[in-house]
Amino acid sequence: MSAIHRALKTHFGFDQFRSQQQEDAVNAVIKGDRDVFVLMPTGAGKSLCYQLPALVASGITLVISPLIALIQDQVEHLKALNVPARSINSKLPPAERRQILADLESESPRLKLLYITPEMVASPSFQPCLSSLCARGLLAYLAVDEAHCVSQWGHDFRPDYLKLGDLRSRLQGVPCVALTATAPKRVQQDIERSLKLRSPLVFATPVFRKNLKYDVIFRDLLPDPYVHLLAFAKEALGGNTAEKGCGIVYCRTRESCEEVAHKLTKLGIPAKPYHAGLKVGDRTDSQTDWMTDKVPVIVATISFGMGVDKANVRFVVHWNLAKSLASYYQESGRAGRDGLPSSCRIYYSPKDRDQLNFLIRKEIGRKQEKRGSEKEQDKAPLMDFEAMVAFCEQEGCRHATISQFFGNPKPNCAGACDFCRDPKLVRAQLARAAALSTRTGPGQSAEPRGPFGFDPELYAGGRKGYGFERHDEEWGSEEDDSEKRKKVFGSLFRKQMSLRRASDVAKETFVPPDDDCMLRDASSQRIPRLTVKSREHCLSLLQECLTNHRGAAELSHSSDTLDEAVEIEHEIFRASKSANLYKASVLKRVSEMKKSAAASVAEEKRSESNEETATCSSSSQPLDGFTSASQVYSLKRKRVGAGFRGSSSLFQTAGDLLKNSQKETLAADKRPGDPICEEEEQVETGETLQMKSSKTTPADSSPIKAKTSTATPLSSPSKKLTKKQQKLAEAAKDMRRISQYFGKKQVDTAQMKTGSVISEPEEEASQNHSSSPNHTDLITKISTSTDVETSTGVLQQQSPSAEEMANRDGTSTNTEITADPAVQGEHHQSDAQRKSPKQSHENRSPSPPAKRSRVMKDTKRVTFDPVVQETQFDTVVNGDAAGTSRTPVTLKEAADIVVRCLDPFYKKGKFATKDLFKSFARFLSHLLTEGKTAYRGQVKMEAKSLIKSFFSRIQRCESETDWRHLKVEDR
Ligand SMILES: Nc1ncnc2c1ncn2[C@@H]1O[C@H](COP(=O)(O)OP(=O)(O)OP(=O)(O)O)[C@@H](O)[C@H]1O
Ligand SMILES: [Zn+2]
Repeated sequence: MSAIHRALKTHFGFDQFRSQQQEDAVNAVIKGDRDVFVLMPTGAGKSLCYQLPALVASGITLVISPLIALIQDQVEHLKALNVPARSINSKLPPAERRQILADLESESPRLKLLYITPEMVASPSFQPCLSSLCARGLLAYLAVDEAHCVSQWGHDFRPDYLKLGDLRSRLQGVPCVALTATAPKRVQQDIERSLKLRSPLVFATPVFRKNLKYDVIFRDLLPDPYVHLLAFAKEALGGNTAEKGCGIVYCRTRESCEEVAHKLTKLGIPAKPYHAGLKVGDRTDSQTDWMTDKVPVIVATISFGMGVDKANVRFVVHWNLAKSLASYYQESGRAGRDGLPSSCRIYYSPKDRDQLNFLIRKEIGRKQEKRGSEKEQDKAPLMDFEAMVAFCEQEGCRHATISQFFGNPKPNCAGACDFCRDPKLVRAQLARAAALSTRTGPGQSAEPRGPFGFDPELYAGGRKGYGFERHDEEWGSEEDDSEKRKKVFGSLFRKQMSLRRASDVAKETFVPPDDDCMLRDASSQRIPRLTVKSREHCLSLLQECLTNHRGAAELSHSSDTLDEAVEIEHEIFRASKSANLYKASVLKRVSEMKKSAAASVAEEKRSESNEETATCSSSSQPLDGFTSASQVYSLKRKRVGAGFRGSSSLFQTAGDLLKNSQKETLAADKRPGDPICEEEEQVETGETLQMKSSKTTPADSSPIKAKTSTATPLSSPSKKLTKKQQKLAEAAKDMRRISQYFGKKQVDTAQMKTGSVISEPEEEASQNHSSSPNHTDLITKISTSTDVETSTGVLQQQSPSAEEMANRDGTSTNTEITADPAVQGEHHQSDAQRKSPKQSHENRSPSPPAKRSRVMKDTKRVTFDPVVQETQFDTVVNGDAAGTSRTPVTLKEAADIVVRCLDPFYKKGKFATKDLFKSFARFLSHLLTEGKTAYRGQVKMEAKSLIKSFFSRIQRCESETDWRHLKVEDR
């Protein structure tokens, strides 16, 4: 037995080296004439490559490691082996620190390994010690662990690692050992350069593993991806082998973990979910059951697998795309550790691709913004992600792609990937996918909602999972959990207490952002009672606005608009002091965008629409000859908020309104109609948003300008006061609704109204404008389904569909669609605050004025009345209200009815996927309206009976073929 083997046994208890690379690396380091670069995957035994030489050499080995936690782990491990290893770090008790320094300063220090962070090694306080060790020739090696941190191309770049180049220069004659897990070629080169490694000897584990079979399946092409997954899992697990196998399915979100696990179990393969949302006990159970082969499949977020070294993993599936090829290699590499044939599959979807692309770019932008400059290396995550995408979309050997990415030579795949096995099949799949994407249009795949949270830290790391944690997956220890529970309990307790005190809105427990949250500062709880969900709603509203107003030509880049929306949302978030202010500002921004778009469209169409304008706005006064889009497309009530002092904002509490009203009463006498004074006063303070009065200037037809528009003089204070008082009561009521709405997140479908009832303005319009957010837009948005849309007007084109709203909401139910906080909020707050004549319509809900209703012909003309809305859901879904059953409906309106009818079924889990729910809604809408004049009542009845008939035959809708035979006669 050689001396090195003896040392291996003596110090570490190992009989042999783990691999040839490990042994070779140890020998090279001991030889000491060259720098050494160790590239081995996590768990391959890299640490031994410097620890063993440190023990056989005389002197001290300085080990640079990026995290104190990692250092402590290593030191504890070595101490347990009786290896003289210590660390100097900021967490060290002073006595221990003095003891270590004293040893280092002694003539022959006992210490063999000194672990230190790059920050500490560069700190002035450590310099005398370092210089002394150096001068006395007591430094045996410089080991740089997690060396990829030195690379600005790596995900874990640490600026302090760059200083190691200088350190290296100072330690002339001290051999350097750099260690990292498998790194892309680009990163390897960066490490060598930055650490000034002198033609290092590289010891790298080849990335090619011939026992792993790689393939990629385009998920969107599958009739039922779950069935497909099941077949794959069954085949991979074999069943008749003596050795029991198991598998991992990686998903990005907790929801998909749950869903996939549920599906697989239901279809016949027991599977358990594993994610940060589970209670600690359940999570441990999942892991234990899987580790002990009680449950063959674990469906997990990427946190799972760190430290899990199970030999018989027969397959690793990525239900969602990994964020980089390096990550994918790492995660898929958990298959087949026993060397037996195993499979790695990606269920690829361009939706994933676009979502990730967006998130990565967003993250890059964020970094650059923070730094205030751009760097070439900022693009690294994007490049790594592109490598991942290329892996999926390429026509070529998957193994070769991986090897090339890591700078390895092309391996002999020998049919261990789908392309090498059957290139024709891969090409055919790509062709089908291309055809599908052409059919569905580029905008489809750019759906911004997606189950992923960007994690800039993702990179191959150490045992501690350094670089692997995701912001919401860092569940930590049991204690952390109990802390969390305490917090939750505390919050519940406070909630209950506030309920008892009859406080109007109970404080919500903050629900942290999901993986897919695209908001900036998503976890911030700075604004009380503002939920992540509400913010997401607002974000989607903003993005829809941007997207719609940009026109179809730019739809393919919806991530751009999303990007912009994210910025706008964040800007509003930062500037807002309360939830209401926030929502108000969002809505205001939405209205501004809509107005400017509508105004420009209206401008263009003005000549064409003169006729219609004359009819529709008979009682409206054109604004200096300008006819706004909202005037063209709907009839409006006049003077919402007329007489209220100006506010750019859309939300105001009843209390605020009362206060303002009182102030206003006083002020009105003093300075009636002093626009400048009013302008000053309308500056928002705290929770209070003051009303902005109607304007008569042409400028008003341009987007609302928050604090700059000129308020209208109060022409008749006494009369206004009376009206105001009435409206205050309404506002109070509506604010309650808003609060309830936001409190409950999803509520009250009955609040919304769609239809063709149009109320003509009753009040005399003293001002005319079209600048406020218009309800036609909003209602149309709610009742419109893009997929079934036959657009009849500008405003409809500008509106996102019900389905889109559902998609973005991530819940896909119409209840949620109609309960879009932003939309809802917009309605309610406009009760009190809008100045649009059309919107003033709402304000009179407590004592609805006599209305003349009429049915408009082609153009979808809808309006909003809270009183009517109270009964709307019943009217639309549950029963027919007089006068509406014979209302002809457009396809969009039919879709709205269908979605409402279907919604309860979706909620009960009667649809396997949201897409199915949507497809079925689409199918029914067409079925019920095509080739005939469809009436509201009839559509509703037919929809209900068709749905009933449908679900009387099947328990749950699993695929599109389920409704193949469904016809109108089926009901
Ligand atoms: N020759 C060997 N024989 C048996 N076990 C070994 C051998 N060398 C290392 N190990 C063990 O393998 C495990 C992983 O080793 P080590 O921590 O060095 O991995 P690593 O490659 O540094 O991983 P990481 O990337 O997490 O830092 C440790 O438990 C270590 O004790
Ligand atoms: Zn191949």
